[in-house]
Amino acid sequence: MKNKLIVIKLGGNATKQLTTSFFNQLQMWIEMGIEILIVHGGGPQITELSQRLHLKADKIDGIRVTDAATLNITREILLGLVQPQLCATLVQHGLPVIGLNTSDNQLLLGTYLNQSKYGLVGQIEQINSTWLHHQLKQQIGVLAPLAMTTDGQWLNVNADQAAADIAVLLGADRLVMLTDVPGVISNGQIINSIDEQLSSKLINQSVIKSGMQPKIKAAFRALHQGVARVSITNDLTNQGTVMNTVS
Ligand SMILES: Nc1ncnc2c1ncn2[C@@H]1O[C@H](COP(=O)(O)OP(=O)(O)O)[C@@H](O)[C@H]1O
Ligand SMILES: CC(=O)N[C@@H](CCC(=O)OP(=O)(O)O)C(=O)O
Repeated sequence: MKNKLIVIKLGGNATKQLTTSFFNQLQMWIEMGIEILIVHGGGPQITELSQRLHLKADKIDGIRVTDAATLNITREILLGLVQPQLCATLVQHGLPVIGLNTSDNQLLLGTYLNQSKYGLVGQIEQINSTWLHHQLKQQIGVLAPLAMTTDGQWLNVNADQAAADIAVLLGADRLVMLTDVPGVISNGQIINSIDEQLSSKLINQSVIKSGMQPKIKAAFRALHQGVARVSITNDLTNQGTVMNTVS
């Protein structure tokens, strides 16, 4: 029988504020034989280094416009800073972990999202799921949102979109978007359950804005493509906002 799989998207801000309940919940899932894949971000850290180096840090609809210099910084921050820090923290909490990226056994195959608009930005098309599932049987996977084209060009991928597409391609049972807010907020309250109609209304009213927009779009894409449970939260033990097909 196939093991249950949970994909967790961990935003760059969320990686800086991990709590005891996060590590305890991971431990519990491991003991239950659940496979766990963490797709991590690092957006704020990439922006910070770009600005320090006086490089442009432009985003269109939450997607970073990426030229060759920005791609190098993105790769350095994700694979040289955020991922090793996150892996080390998980290990310190007694969790088995492996850091992963697109160059491991053709793990993630990507194509350009829209080269004239975003530059070296991709979307995930294919995943080496046999090899990855094998890794996840023994340890938590910590995967960076980068992809590679068939001819070896690295591409920067928005981590929300990467997590959603990877969850679909792996047939995950659940996707948790872990961020720095406890859910989607409207009128100062967390919305427990949201459908696409309400989400569009709140986007039009600018209640849902900035980084929450691409996140919620990616969340609904995963739901529509077969991930049974998709949620946005800041705590693995709190459901936050759950995506629903009907209200
Ligand atoms: N309606 C909303 N409810 C909650 N957060 C919102 C909303 N609209 C915009 N946001 C913003 O979205 C942010 C989360 O998106 P983002 O910064 O991209 O997170 P991450 O780095 O985790 O991907 C929140 O910190 C908040 O500022
Ligand atoms: C193409 C694109 O937008 N890539 C993102 C990848 C990191 C990311 O998405 O990190 P957060 O989840 O912390 O925002 C970026 O360069 O910021």
